[in-house]
Amino acid sequence: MTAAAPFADSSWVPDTEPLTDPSDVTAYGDLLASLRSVQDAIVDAEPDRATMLELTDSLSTISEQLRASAGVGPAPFARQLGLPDRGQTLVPPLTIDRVSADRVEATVTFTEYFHLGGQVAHGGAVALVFDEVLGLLCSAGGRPWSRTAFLHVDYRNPTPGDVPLDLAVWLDSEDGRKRVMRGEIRHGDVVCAESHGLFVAVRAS
Ligand SMILES: CC(C)(COP(=O)(O)OP(=O)(O)OC[C@H]1O[C@@H](n2cnc3c(N)ncnc32)[C@H](O)[C@@H]1OP(=O)(O)O)[C@@H](O)C(=O)NCCC(=O)NCCSC(=O)Cc1ccccc1
Repeated sequence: MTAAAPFADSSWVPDTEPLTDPSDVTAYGDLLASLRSVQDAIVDAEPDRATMLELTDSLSTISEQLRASAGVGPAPFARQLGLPDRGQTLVPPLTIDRVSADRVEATVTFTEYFHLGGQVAHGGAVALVFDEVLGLLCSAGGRPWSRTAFLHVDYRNPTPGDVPLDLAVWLDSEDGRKRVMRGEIRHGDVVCAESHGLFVAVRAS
């Protein structure tokens, strides 16, 4: 297995990375990190009414700025493979540690935004992580682009929030266009969740 830069040579993304200037890429990564920070900060926030009104105004201004910048696409969101999390904020923060054509090992942290209440990850967020990484690996390594047909998750133990957890996903079997992928999330020796999914390569049109 090689170290990181996991999907840069894969074919699952239909377009090349929209941002090519390294300074733009860095700035976009910083923008998304700020957005994640806002998402996490609101979870425990108890602003008074005046602050809520002020924040609503500020966020409206930001939304308008972003909408005004929309072009004809493709936009960089979820297409910047060189950025952590491929430049998106839907899925909890992931760091790819090791990768081969058939296996990915990563670290995932369910930050505050992804908690159910208390410091436990929301079950849907756990499934989201599996779909993201199983889906990426399924369509990486020269394999044709695939879609999730089903995704099964076994929640073996509560998945703790705010701590780095070990995530491993691997190709289990292939049968024509069908691929079964498996994965698990561990906290030390404790298995938090296991998953398997059927991914079907998109028909050639
Ligand atoms: C493409 C397909 C899944 C399959 O349709 P077609 O191409 O017309 O294929 P067809 O129906 O002919 O079946 C072929 C074979 O497969 C079998 N089989 C199929 N389904 C099931 C099943 N449920 N359960 C069991 N088996 C099933 C079926 O029996 C047959 O088997 P056979 O050859 O007789 O032995 C279609 O239903 C679809 O588009 N669904 C929506 C997918 C979608 O929106 N997913 C979410 C977004 S993607 C994402 O998130 C991933 C991602 C994340 C991150 C980054 C990148 C990616």
